[in-house]
Amino acid sequence: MTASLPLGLSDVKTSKEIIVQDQPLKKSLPAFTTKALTKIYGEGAAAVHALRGVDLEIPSGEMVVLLGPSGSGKSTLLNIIGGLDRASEGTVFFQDQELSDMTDEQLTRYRRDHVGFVFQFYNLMPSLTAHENVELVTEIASDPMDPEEALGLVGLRDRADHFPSQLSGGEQQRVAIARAVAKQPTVLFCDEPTGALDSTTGRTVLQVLKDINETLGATVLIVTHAAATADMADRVIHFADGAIREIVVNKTKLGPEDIEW
Ligand SMILES: Nc1ncnc2c1ncn2[C@@H]1O[C@H](COP(=O)(O)OP(=O)(O)OP(=O)(O)O)[C@@H](O)[C@H]1O
Repeated sequence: MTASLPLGLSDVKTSKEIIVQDQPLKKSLPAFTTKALTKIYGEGAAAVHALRGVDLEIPSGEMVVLLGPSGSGKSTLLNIIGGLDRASEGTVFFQDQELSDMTDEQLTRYRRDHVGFVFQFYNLMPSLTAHENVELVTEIASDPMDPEEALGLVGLRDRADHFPSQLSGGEQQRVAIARAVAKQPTVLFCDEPTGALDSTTGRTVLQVLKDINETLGATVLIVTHAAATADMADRVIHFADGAIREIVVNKTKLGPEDIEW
């Protein structure tokens, strides 16, 4: 199934009005649809073909894991569908909104209103408490949850007044997840979210991501080298050399506590 007819964003005033008010989100549409998505860094002999015509559909509400060797294009894909970068060729739709057609301003609104990012190294502000780190986002989001509630979702309500240096790596990553979900994103992108964590702490973080997927209904896309994470996904996309090698839909999913790390 492909997305229905794309809405021409050039016809409208602001993408925020369209996405948030005029057009309610359409859960029945795929979260993302890409066609012949291509990314080439550099030119001539130095050109790097990071994505080589990727056709992909990611259903709304799924937990999706993206696996592949280093340099295969996973982060490039994440950055393009997350609105942080642009494709060289091809199209990408978020539901029925064509990201590849948006102005920079519209892409910024798309990120602000719909996208949460979680990275390997947390990116917390060291001089702000956990609560204040989350508040940085809730102050500018259109429909945020209370920072306390977001910290509660990741099990850190009682650590709200602690600074990052007073928290373990896993706790800092949970604050980063609270910050990402506090805006109630439609999609949550996680680039190596457990990359800096031991297996026990990594499982706790994966459990939090699973909870977010199930309780908030956010589509969660995880890029990882931890292949075992695939067992808890609805869908596993195997990437190689800038292209999709295989997509596996899991009939049954394991809980984070049951995956072999
Ligand atoms: N800004 C850039 N300029 C030039 N080449 C780039 C740039 N960003 C990525 N690349 C190249 O594009 C290819 C895909 O990179 P990408 O980071 O998407 O891979 P990846 O699968 O996420 O790798 P890893 O698992 O190591 O993070 C690689 O060959 C990389 O060197």
